Amino acid sequence: MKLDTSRALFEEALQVMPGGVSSPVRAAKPFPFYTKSAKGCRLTDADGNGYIDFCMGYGPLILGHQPAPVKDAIGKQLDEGWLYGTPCELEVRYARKIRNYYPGMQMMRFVSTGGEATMSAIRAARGYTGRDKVVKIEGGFHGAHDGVLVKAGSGAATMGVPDSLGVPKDFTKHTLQVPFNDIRAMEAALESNKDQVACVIMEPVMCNMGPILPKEGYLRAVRNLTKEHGVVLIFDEVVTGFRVGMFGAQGYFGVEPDMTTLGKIAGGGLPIGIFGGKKEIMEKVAPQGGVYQAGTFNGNPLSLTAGMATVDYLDKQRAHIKLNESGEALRQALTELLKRMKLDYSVSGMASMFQVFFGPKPENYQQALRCNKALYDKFWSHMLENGVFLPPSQFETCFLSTAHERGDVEDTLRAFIKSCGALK
Ligand SMILES: Cc1ncc(COP(=O)(O)O)c(C=O)c1O
Ligand SMILES: NCC(=O)CCC(=O)O
Repeated sequence: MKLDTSRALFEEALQVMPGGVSSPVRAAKPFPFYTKSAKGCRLTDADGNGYIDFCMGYGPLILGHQPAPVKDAIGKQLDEGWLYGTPCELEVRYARKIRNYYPGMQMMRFVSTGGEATMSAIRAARGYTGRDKVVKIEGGFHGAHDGVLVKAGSGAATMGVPDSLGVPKDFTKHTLQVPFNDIRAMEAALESNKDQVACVIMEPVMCNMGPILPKEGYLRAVRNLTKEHGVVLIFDEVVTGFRVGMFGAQGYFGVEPDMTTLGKIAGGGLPIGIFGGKKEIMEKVAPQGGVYQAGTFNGNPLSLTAGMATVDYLDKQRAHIKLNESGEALRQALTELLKRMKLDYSVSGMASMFQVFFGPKPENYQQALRCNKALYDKFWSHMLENGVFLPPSQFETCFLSTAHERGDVEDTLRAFIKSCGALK
């Protein structure tokens, strides 16, 4: 595969950007390919190579690249302007729509990224409870802000950076960690910090250690415990919102948190974050209350338009039914193949999310870390050579979109057989 242009661009990038990239997870080894264009489920790089994409912008592109309904809506909005600095009707309409799917988000605010949404949700929970401590899950990733960069998943786990430099210890001393799927540990954390914990923040399905599913009854038990302790439960559904279904993981598992954060799909591929929850908590947010939150790009009309067009399309087409069936079929096919090839493996995921682990299917961060990451990296490189782009890290999630057709999945399985064959 010819990659001369990408290699040259990377060398140039190294001079002007740390690690040559805009975000650490993109720093594929030995160098990333540079995308020139994207359409449907395919990326074309600067040297003209094509790839079937399972990164899908790290999750937002559930309808693929450039889906017509979203492109049309963005085009119309461009004619109306793309930044007002004043309220606009779109915000009201979209907030009401979101509340239909996530009724626990009685009030909400639109921000620019998922990270901003989780940062603001934690601040609101602290402001509401008057408490400082935050419980997060080991390996959970909630964006790149100070208080949550402790044993974070995603790129932080890939690069072996459990805690970031530049974050004063004082900033994280209020952040407690518990393993996923361990209700005893959660109970112990809340008991031993009685009346001090403002919130538990968690991905209801962990998506930044690969996808890791909650055990039966775990989310319900966390819900009950947090209620007992007067602790605000925040579900970070930046990935799972509108991904596992219209109602997110909270709808799927039937557990309603006090606060929810959304992002990714909710912006239809343009930057967005949304945090919301119970009225009495959200009423603490400025200007109604004393929890300050602000942003030039909050409620950006283009992002709202793209998000709304995506959500409307998903709902009207009942798109999750077929998409989730394709996800199930793909996971089964991968599992069968790995079994036949006698590789020590597992395939984790749900709905349209999946990841391959070279080791037993993990239930938490420590178990995910024990899987054979070196083998995964080799597998990843072979997949790329065979024309399939997976996110370049064991600790990310692969996403199917409605643009992945049967033939694309068949091509992917062929690439998979070749790539796994090359590992032996
Ligand atoms: C669960 C979760 N929360 C929050 C974030 C942060 O979102 P953003 O990258 O838009 O800041 C991410 C993104 O990677 C995520 O996976
Ligand atoms: N799961 C982590 C991300 O989605 C981050 C994407 C990026 O920084 O490019």
